[in-house]
Parts: sequence; structure tokens; C-alpha cells
Amino acid sequence: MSIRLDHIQKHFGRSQALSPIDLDINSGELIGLLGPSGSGKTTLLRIIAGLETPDDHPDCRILFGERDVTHVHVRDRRIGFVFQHYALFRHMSVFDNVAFGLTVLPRRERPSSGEIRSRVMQLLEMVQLSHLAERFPAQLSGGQQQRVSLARALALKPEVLLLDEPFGALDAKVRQELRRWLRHLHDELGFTSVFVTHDQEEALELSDRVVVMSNGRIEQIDTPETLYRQPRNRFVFEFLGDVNHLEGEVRGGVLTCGEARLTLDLDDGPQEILLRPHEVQVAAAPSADAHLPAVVTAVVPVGAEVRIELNADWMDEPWMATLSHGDAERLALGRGSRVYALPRRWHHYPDSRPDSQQPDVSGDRSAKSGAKRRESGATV
Ligand SMILES: Nc1ncnc2c1ncn2[C@@H]1O[C@H](COP(=O)(O)OP(=O)(O)OP(=O)(O)O)[C@@H](O)[C@H]1O
Repeated sequence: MSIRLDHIQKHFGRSQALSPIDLDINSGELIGLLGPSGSGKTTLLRIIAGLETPDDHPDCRILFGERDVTHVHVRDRRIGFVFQHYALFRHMSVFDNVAFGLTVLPRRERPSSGEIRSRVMQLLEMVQLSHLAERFPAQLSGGQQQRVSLARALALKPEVLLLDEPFGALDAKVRQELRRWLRHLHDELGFTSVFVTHDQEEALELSDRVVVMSNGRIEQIDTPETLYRQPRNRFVFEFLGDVNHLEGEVRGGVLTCGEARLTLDLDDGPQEILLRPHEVQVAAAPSADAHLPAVVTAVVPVGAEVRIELNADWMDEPWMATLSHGDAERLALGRGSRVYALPRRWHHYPDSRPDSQQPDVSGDRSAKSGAKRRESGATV
């Protein structure tokens, strides 16, 4: 079931929660709505659900496939919901919770009790909870309760599944497991899903495409890969990962800030560049192009990498760099080590307003050869 939103706008009193939004979701897609608190994700999800009405406008339309549901009541939109708080009926067993939606259908649509039993058991098997069918919600872990919520949402065979921070209240390991559940059920049953999250990792890992929102607007809609490699503006770049900043004065192709010096191809005047941690190399000596002395203030092994925190007077905030274990050992890095940061690559957004739609200007340098390449107007 595809979903099409045309000119969806929402005010609460005088404050605008959503600027006019157009969005096309393909049938069978898993879409993540990602953005900071207050960016309008939940409002958009509730409008798709029919729990909230968009502002009146002649162009405002919500289509599920060919069906215009703009004015269709939530109960007739044939949607499954999963919310952050499990919202299971506490006085009902797991079985009865999953069966509930089927048992309250009007008589002519209601399956027989035998059919209800077999559908519920099939769903419980799918989420591997059939052995707990007779338990009550209070006797389940948070992750198990959320799996019951998923089974319950799927009982009515919805073509659209909407999830609002479904794993928000759970610890990291259970979240990870439930993400796999959702992806698996989504692929197996072929419904269309939209989920809200403020967790970038969750959005990037789970979604076919991510809708990045801020201030009630869509900043970018893309696959996780494209979003990360080609952020459309500074907001998306900063929101989707850790960023190091270097602000200084450029004169004749050299940016200086205190004792920091970096050769780059930018116009004279105050300028700022941004770098991801993996774009910062750490070396024992400066290069011809970069003199960025710093002190190591933390060394944290994380999986296959080592995360280094760097501090210096010329930084507003400490920098992060990621190194291989081999490089960290070769440099004998520890707290207090004096090193030099060597940018491999940097990004520059000519208009630094966070909501600017301008592409970044990126610089790329090979630290080994000292060669420099500028990709004006290109994104990485
Ligand atoms: N019922 C309401 N009445 C008034 N203002 C509201 C209402 N619901 C949401 N808002 C406002 O609309 C804006 C968007 O809220 P929304 O809940 O959609 O954001 P969100 O991105 O989901 O945030 P969070 O991640 O914190 O849940 C916010 O400024 C919020 O205060």
C-alpha cells in the first residue's frame, strides 16, 4: 500500500507544528521519520494515522494507494499501531491482548473463534511468544511486551503499520533485537511501515529511506547511504553523525586560529569547516599543509576502532578522531600525548544557517602526498 501526502500542514493555535509537507511512500517501504525533539515527527505520524487532522487547505490530501483517506476516520484506515509504551491491557492474557482487535470486529466481519485462535497463535509463533500466551503483561519483560504489541498490531492484517518510538523505553541490546524483529516481519508480511525515532543509528539501520525533519519541515528524504554521503545541508550533516569544527580567518588560502594553521581553498574572511571523526588523521608531526597541534585527552577502544579525544586552545569543543588499533599502537597514544591532527577531508557550508539548503563545498587532501583536491559545490 503506497502512501501519498500532499500539502500537509498543521498549526496548534498560533504555533506551526508542520510546514506544508509533500511525501510519497512506496508500497512495502520501511520509512523512518528522524529529527530532534519538537521537529514534528509524531504530528506527521498521527496525521497519517487519522489521530490528528491537518489544517484545511484545498490541496491537502492523504492517499492510501488509490483511496483518498483525508477525511476517513482512524478506525476505517486499516492501520496497525505500535507505541513506545506498550499499552497492553493489563488484565488480559497475552493471547487475549493479541486477539482483542479481532474479537471486537462487527459480527459480520468477525472470524470464528477457531479462526481467531489459529491466527493469534500464528502471530505469537512469529514473534516467538506462543509459550507465553497465557501470561499477563506484568509477567513479561519490556522487549517481550513490545513483541506482543507488534503481534497485536498485525492481527487485523493492516497494510500500513505506524510505530511511534516503538523501542524508545528499552535498553540498547533489546532495542537491537527488536529492530531485527521489525525488519524481518516487515519483509515477510510485505506491509508499509512508518516509524518515528530520534535515534539516528536506529533510523539508518532500519529504514529503506529516512525522512529527516527539523522545525516542522522535511530537510531531506533519502536512503541511509545517500543521507550519510550526500547530506543536503548543514543541518543534515550535523544531525547524522559526530562533527568536529574549525573556525578561523582565511588569508591567501590559509586558515589560522591561534597556533592552528591549515591550507585550504576558501575565500578570504572568517570561515568554518566541519570534519567527521574518521576524516581526521592523527600524526606525530605536522604536514606542509596542516599544523594543528593537540593533546590527547581520552583514548577509548570501541570495537574495531579506537576513539581519540583531542583538545587544544584553538578548538571551541574537543575533537574526536577514529583510528585503527594498529595506528593507535604505532603512535603509542595515551592521555597527554602531544599529536597533530591532519584533516583527510573537510566540509564547508557557505551559508552557515542550519536550515540552509546549500550543498557543501568539500575539500579532500591526501595526507601522504600532501596533495590537495577541491570539489567545489560537490558533496561527499
Ligand atoms: N496537542 C498539541 N498542542 C499544542 N502543541 C502541540 C501539540 N502536539 C504537538 N505540539 C507542538 O508541535 C510541535 C511538534 O511536536 P511533535 O510532537 O510532532 O514533535 P516530535 O518531533 O515528535 O517531538 P518528540 O521527539 O519530542 O516527540 C512541537 O512544538 C510541539 O510542542
